[in-house]
Amino acid sequence: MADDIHNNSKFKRKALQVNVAQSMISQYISVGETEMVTLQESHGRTLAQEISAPHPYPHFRRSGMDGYAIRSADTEGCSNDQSIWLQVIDEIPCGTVSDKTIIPGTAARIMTGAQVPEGADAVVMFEMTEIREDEGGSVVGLKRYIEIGKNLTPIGLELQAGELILSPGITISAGEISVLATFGIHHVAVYRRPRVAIFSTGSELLSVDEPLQPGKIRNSNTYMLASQVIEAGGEPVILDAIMDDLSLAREKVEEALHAYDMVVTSGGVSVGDFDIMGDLVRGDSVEMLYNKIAMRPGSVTTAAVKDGKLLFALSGNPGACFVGCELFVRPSIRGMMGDQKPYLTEWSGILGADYSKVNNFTRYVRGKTEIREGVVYAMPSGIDESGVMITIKDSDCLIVVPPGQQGMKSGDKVQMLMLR
Ligand SMILES: Nc1nc2c(c(=O)[nH]1)N[C@H]1C(S)=C(S)[C@@H](COP(=O)(O)OP(=O)(O)OC[C@H]3O[C@@H](n4cnc5c(N)ncnc54)[C@H](O)[C@@H]3O)O[C@H]1N2
Ligand code: MOO
Ligand SMILES: [Mg+2]
Repeated sequence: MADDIHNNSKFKRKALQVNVAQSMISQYISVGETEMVTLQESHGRTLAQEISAPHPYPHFRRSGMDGYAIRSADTEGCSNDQSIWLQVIDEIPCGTVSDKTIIPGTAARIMTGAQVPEGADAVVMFEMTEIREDEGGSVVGLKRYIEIGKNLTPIGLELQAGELILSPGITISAGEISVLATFGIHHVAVYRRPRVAIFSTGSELLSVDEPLQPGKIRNSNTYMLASQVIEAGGEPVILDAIMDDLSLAREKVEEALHAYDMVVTSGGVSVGDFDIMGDLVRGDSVEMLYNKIAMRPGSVTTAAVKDGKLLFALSGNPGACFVGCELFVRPSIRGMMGDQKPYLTEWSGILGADYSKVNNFTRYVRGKTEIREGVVYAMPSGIDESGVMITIKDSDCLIVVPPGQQGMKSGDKVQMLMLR
């Protein structure tokens, strides 16, 4: 009997390497729909259009200082002992265009950001000038040679008309918003946030507002996952947790796959008697992609597909659930929004303390980075068992500990997947 049970397909799982599983998933990812949002709403969204400069920037010759617009040639040969005096023929505040032309012997008072008048080829700042009134008006005195182009920003210094500035797939933040505003792009096409249904499975789960009961715990994974989905750019849809009941789970998964872009569950993917999500993906309601990954925590991370939509059945253990979401759910969300680099950024650095735990699988150890004299160190964040929740909050990276017979030593070079 025991042998029969242990020959059961749920125990025979083929462990895929993380990158193999990730590329398998990527075949089911296609960029989603786009929507128009206002410039103000676009922060944090993923751009879905190409932005080229509709005009050069700046689009007029701009003064970089408060001072006088002059002709450089007029200042040739002047010195401390030999001032030159120029007739001031106009005053140009920002936003106005002078109708005067600067001819030899003349200058215009000009403010920072104003259009430099015709004929002028340089601006001299107030501090380098002296002013005198004579019967014809003001004259400005200079004691130094001012080269052509001084304090004058030429047309198109930053961008020429037609230049490609932003490509689809980038995340919009302050710098990109500044570009969009500059070019008058007040509505912008972004990828719609994928709507990700999340529900936990487990007869031990209480909702967060319920008092504790013996043997039961509050459902933290649902909220943790929702937060991870937001960080990835998706829109979480929290569904009620369910008991460990296979037919209920099947019904719920089907409904959620139909209504949302992706479904993420937590719990019930191992080999326990009530691990219903494991049974579900092996059944014929969905097509299982994998149910074991050569990693820890999260070795039982499972994925399936139905009608082109992905179901991620993550481990119930909070640490494993967290890692499974970062390595598989996050890149799927990012990929649906056209991100060309959807995976966590990899850094290399130095391990800051010994790490002795060994495994046949790659370990993703919760860690905190520190910069010491310009070098990145990664410190393991205390206990990182897959069932431990508390150190997730103390981590800004996952330290990648390759499989092997001995652990790693303080001072060893390590790779880190950055969480923030
Ligand atoms: N005989 C074996 N037992 C286990 C194995 C194994 O290979 N052979 N693998 C272990 C590993 S590794 C992991 S990881 C877990 C995976 O368990 P499940 O994904 O089946 O998750 P559950 O059994 O439902 O729960 C595990 C643990 O997590 C708690 N949990 C569940 N849901 C939530 C939630 N929403 N919020 C907070 N905590 C949750 C649950 O109460 C359990 O304590 O299996 C090992 N066993
Ligand atoms: O699958 Mo468990 O999370 O490896 O530790
Ligand atoms: Mg279980």
